[in-house]
Amino acid sequence: MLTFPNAKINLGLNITEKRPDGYHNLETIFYPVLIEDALEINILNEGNGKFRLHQAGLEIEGEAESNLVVKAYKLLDDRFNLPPVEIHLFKHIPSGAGLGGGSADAAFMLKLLNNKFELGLPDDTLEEYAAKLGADCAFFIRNRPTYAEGIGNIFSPLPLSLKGYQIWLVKPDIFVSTRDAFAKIKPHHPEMSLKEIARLPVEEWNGRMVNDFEESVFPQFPAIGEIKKEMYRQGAVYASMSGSGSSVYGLFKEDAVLPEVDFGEKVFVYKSQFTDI
Ligand SMILES: C[C@](O)(CO)[C@H](O)COP(=O)(O)OP(=O)(O)OC[C@H]1O[C@@H](n2ccc(N)nc2=O)[C@H](O)[C@@H]1O
Ligand SMILES: Nc1ncnc2c1ncn2[C@@H]1O[C@H](COP(=O)(O)OP(=O)(O)OP(=O)(O)O)[C@@H](O)[C@H]1O
Repeated sequence: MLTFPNAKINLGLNITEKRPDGYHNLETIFYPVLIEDALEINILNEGNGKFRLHQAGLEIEGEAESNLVVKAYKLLDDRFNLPPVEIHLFKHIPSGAGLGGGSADAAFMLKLLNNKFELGLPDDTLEEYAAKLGADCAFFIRNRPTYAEGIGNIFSPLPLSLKGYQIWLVKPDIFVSTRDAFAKIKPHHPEMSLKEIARLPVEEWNGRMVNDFEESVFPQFPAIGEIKKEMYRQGAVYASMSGSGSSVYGLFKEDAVLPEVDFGEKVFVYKSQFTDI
């Protein structure tokens, strides 16, 4: 059985409070983007292990045991004693990008196991399992435009569509640690709620919809801020860093012609029209 975990971007990200447990309360909008990994599971017949992970595409740091697809398998295996599985993961979504690639893989693994082994878990339950695996993992269960608050885990669906716009997303060869990015932030409440801003036309987002991480990440990595400036020079209606970086996206009118721009070596670039979700 095969599935295609997709990325997300953050439309706005306000970090409002530091909590006693060290995590931060925030508000953001998650929006699905069709940059995709491929994830397949089959029943594993040989050997006596419970799983075997084969990886291709972009490299992921760390041991197989720490891969989020394996953590997702173990989580459900502990509860349902699943058959052994052979896992194939083709990585296309860059890591350390603010695109939630690892979280997407984990959530799609839960959905895949639920279907393959007919566990009959409803979305609410899958979201509870997903939340144990990462802050924004649960978003990928329903995978639709979502307003998130709390630590990024309390969701409400949002009637928002970017159909009629193009996205141009650039991820430079810079790895931003989410933990470090949070540590440099001074939390504060925004003047205007993100939910209200999202009701305005995209043309009115610039100057209102803010990603708080830009303030701490751009001074440390000016090259990321330069990409955002370039997006606006090229006519973006709205541009922002996604999550804690390092990817930056621009939203452009449907008929805008996006040129080839040299953003440096080992840069990941994605251009696409938004379609209906
Ligand atoms: C910033 C976002 O990218 C927004 O989409 C996500 O909330 C981050 O999600 P993520 O990369 O899956 O983050 P996790 O792996 O869960 O957390 C990484 C680290 O970020 C910090 N962290 C994360 C989420 C949160 N609400 N407050 C935090 O302070 C914690 O130090 C945590 O150890
Ligand atoms: N299946 C996986 N794909 C990518 N990274 C994984 C995976 N499993 C574990 N990881 C670990 O998670 C880290 C973060 O990866 P991820 O792709 O979620 O990037 P991110 O850009 O930090 O996402 P976010 O938007 O959540 O901040 C990686 O450095 C890697 O060590």
